[in-house]
Parts: sequence; structure tokens; C-alpha cells
Amino acid sequence: MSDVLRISEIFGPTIQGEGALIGVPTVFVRTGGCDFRCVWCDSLHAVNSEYRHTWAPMSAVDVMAEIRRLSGGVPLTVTLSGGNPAIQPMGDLIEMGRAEGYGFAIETQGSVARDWFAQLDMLVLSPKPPSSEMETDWAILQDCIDAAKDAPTVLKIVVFDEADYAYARDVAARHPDLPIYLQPGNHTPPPPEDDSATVDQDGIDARMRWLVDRVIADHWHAARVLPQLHVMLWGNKRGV
Ligand SMILES: C[S@@+](CC[C@H](N)C(=O)[O-])C[C@H]1O[C@@H](n2cnc3c(N)ncnc32)[C@H](O)[C@@H]1O
Ligand SMILES: Nc1nc2[nH]cc(C(=O)O)c2c(=O)[nH]1
Ligand code: SF4
Ligand SMILES: [Mg+2]
Repeated sequence: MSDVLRISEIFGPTIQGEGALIGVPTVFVRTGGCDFRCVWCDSLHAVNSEYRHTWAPMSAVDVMAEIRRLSGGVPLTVTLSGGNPAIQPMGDLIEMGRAEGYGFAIETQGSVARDWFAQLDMLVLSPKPPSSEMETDWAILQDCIDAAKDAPTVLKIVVFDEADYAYARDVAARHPDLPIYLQPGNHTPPPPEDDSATVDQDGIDARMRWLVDRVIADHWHAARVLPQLHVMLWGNKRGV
């Protein structure tokens, strides 16, 4: 139980604003550090190394104590996000929390597979479309799916444009058995030093209407299109 986790922030409970668990009360554990640099990342304070002085080294015991405090000791679903939480040793935290009745979901881009994915209540794989300027390693994405074994696994793709949409169709064709969620990109992500920056919600809504039209025109009836609910409610504010 001695592994150190690099933690950017622990906040909540709030509601999960994205994807399969949208609306579900959750505490977020946001880790610091990422192996990707998506051009439109909305969480650069947990990615860029110039912010690493804000990332606290914490033991799984310390993180669990904070989750317990925030949740009033009443078990809920904990969401591990980041940065990329898959580059951190999360196994002990998950084991400890599950023993107390807490559930664990993770948001990760599918670039690192871990044995402990099999202990999750929800693995959200969010491979990155062309607009991110990142490349997908399809073999590693498959390793992530395999590592999850029987743990519920879903795909969540951010879509900004036609090329991203084509990418999402490709991901769905490669993994027809996995539920797939599409979310419109926020083209006004917060600069890492100013999370009060305003969001162009009208622009995001227009992109979501385009995305809905696109899905319907293709008769892509297995797709699920959702907004970032927390962005609609609180804009780019951090910690919600
Ligand atoms: C900040 S990431 C952290 C977890 C992990 N690194 C990942 O990308 O899945 C959490 C989720 O936010 C999404 N996201 C990041 N920036 C976004 C933006 N500008 N618009 C919409 N979704 C965004 C990511 O695609 C991912 O699904
Ligand atoms: N409410 C809320 N929902 C979220 N879903 C994914 C988030 C993330 O940044 O990973 C996030 C977040 O930061 N807040
Ligand atoms: S993988 Fe996730 S945390 Fe990392 S840069 Fe991309 S969106 Fe941000
Ligand atoms: Mg976010």
C-alpha cells in the first residue's frame, strides 16, 4: 500500500457530466500527468508539466480518506480522471474503496493497459480523433479492452468535425460490441491558469445539432450523442 499517486485535484460530489454515467453523483480524483497533448484538452492544469508543482504526492490511504470525507462516508462511484490516470498505480486505491462499497469508473484515452482495469465498475475509453493531433495505437486500445475482462467498458469520442466523425465511425466498426458515446468538442477550453474563462456554449450547441443530424442521416442508431452537462451548467469552472 505504499505506491504514491500524483494528484491534481479531488472534488465533489458532483454529477458525472459525460457519457454512460451522466447525471450520477460522483467524486472526481484527477491525477497529474499525461502521455498525450491533445490540442483542445480542457484539463491542461493536470497535463502540462509546468503545473506539476500543484500536483500532490498522496498515498492510496490519503486519497481514500479524502473520498470518504467528501462523500460523508456514504459509498458512491468515484471517477478517476486526469491527465491519464492509467499511468498511475491505482490498484490499491480501487481495492481499498471497493472493500468499503465504493465503485470506480475511469476516464482514459486507451494508451496504457493495466491489470486493475478488471476491477473497475466502468472503463471509459476515449481514443482521440484527428482534431486532437494525437495518433491512436489500435493494438494498445485492444489491450485495454482485453485487460478489462468482464468489467463494463464503453467508448467515448469527442467530435469536432467531419474527420472526427469518420474516426468515430471507424472506432465503432472496429468495436461493434461496445456502447459508443459521442460528445461535441468544446472549442473554448479553459486556459490552465484561468478556469473562469467563458465557454461558447452556443457554438458547442450548434456543433451538437450538426452531430445529431449527422448520426441520424447515417441511420447510426447505436450511437449515443450527449453534451458535456457540467459545461452547460457551469462553463469552464474547475472542480464541478
Ligand atoms: C480531460 S480527459 C482526462 C482523461 C483522459 N486523459 C482522456 O482523455 O480520456 C476527460 C475527458 O474529457 C474529454 N475532453 C477533453 N477536452 C475536451 C474538449 N475540449 N471538449 C470536449 N471533451 C473534451 C476527453 O476526450 C475525455 O473524454
Ligand atoms: N462534472 C464533471 N463531469 C466530468 N466528466 C468527465 C470529466 C473530466 O474532466 O474527466 C468531468 C468533470 O471535470 N466534471
Ligand atoms: S489524453 Fe486526456 S488529459 Fe491527456 S491531453 Fe488528451 S484530453 Fe487532455
Ligand atoms: Mg473535464
